[in-house]
Amino acid sequence: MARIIDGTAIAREIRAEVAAQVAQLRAEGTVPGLAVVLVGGDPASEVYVRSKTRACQEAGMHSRLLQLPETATREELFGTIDGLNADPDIHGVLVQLPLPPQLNAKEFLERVSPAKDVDGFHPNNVGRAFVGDPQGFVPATPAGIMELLRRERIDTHAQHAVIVGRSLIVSKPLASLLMAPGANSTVTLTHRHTVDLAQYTRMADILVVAVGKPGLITAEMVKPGATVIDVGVTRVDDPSNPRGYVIRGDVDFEAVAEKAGAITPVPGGVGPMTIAMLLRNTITAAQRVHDRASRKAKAGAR
Ligand SMILES: Nc1nc2c(c(=O)[nH]1)N[C@@H](CN(C=O)c1ccc(C(=O)N[C@@H](CCC(=O)O)C(=O)O)cc1)CN2
Repeated sequence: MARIIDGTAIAREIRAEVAAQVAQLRAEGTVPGLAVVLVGGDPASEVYVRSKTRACQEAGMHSRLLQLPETATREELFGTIDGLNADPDIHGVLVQLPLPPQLNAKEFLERVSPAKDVDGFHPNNVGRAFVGDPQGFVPATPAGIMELLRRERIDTHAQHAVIVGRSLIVSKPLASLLMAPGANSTVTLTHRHTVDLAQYTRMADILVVAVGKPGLITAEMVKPGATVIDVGVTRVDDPSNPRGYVIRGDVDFEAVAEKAGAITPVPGGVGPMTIAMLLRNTITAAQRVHDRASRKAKAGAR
């Protein structure tokens, strides 16, 4: 039976570390602030943005939720982002995805100031992460996966990591983190056009699945002893559940847990890490502003 990687517990540890950093920054006069922009009323997005603002409050950070209607125009969303880019109380800005169909996400992700882009989706930060520049922000979910592996002491060195999915939010940045010096994995990225997916997944020492297809990965597709990281979070209708749905990952958890060496559950695996790492990126953004202001003040005093 695989070891279950408890993302909720690890995220709690990270959030406690963040709270300690917030206390330090507050004592020095800076209150880290995160603004979350939600367009429309996607039920899952509403849950995620509420979790983000609640997590900020629990860590002692300032948080602001800006809600625009489903019918919001391009100009309205640009205006909202521009206002937040210029607001000195806000250190991190994110636009919750997905956006309604009339809005092209790419335009808005590029509008967020790279210095406040704590999601790490602006091309400046994507490029910096790709070249290994620590000044860039790494997207929260892949950063959270690397942190889970590190804290669980799962060795990535010379391991074969197979990623299923090719999104900008998870898979592409994760591939670059896993192959970077220090992590040293050999990475294979697969996607919907990959022929015979199982031939790749069976080779994986570390298998990461991020496609949003419940139960896609069965036990036959997994190498014995592998580490399996499930990023899928799909709501599946279930009238017997008080919420009317259950959350399912991309992995057939019960069967795969019999064969894998370690596995993340859904819920309670990667998801909570996404929020914890977002807070961490926001602290980094606030710390940079704080340090710049302190240097300026010192230079002025001389
Ligand atoms: N601007 C962004 N949009 C989206 C991101 C993102 O990182 N930035 N990622 C996802 C959604 N997401 C955060 O925004 C997110 C997804 C899942 C979880 C989570 O904790 N899931 C729980 C289950 C939650 C539930 O019960 O519904 C779990 O897996 O345990 C947190 C954040 C897409 N959009």
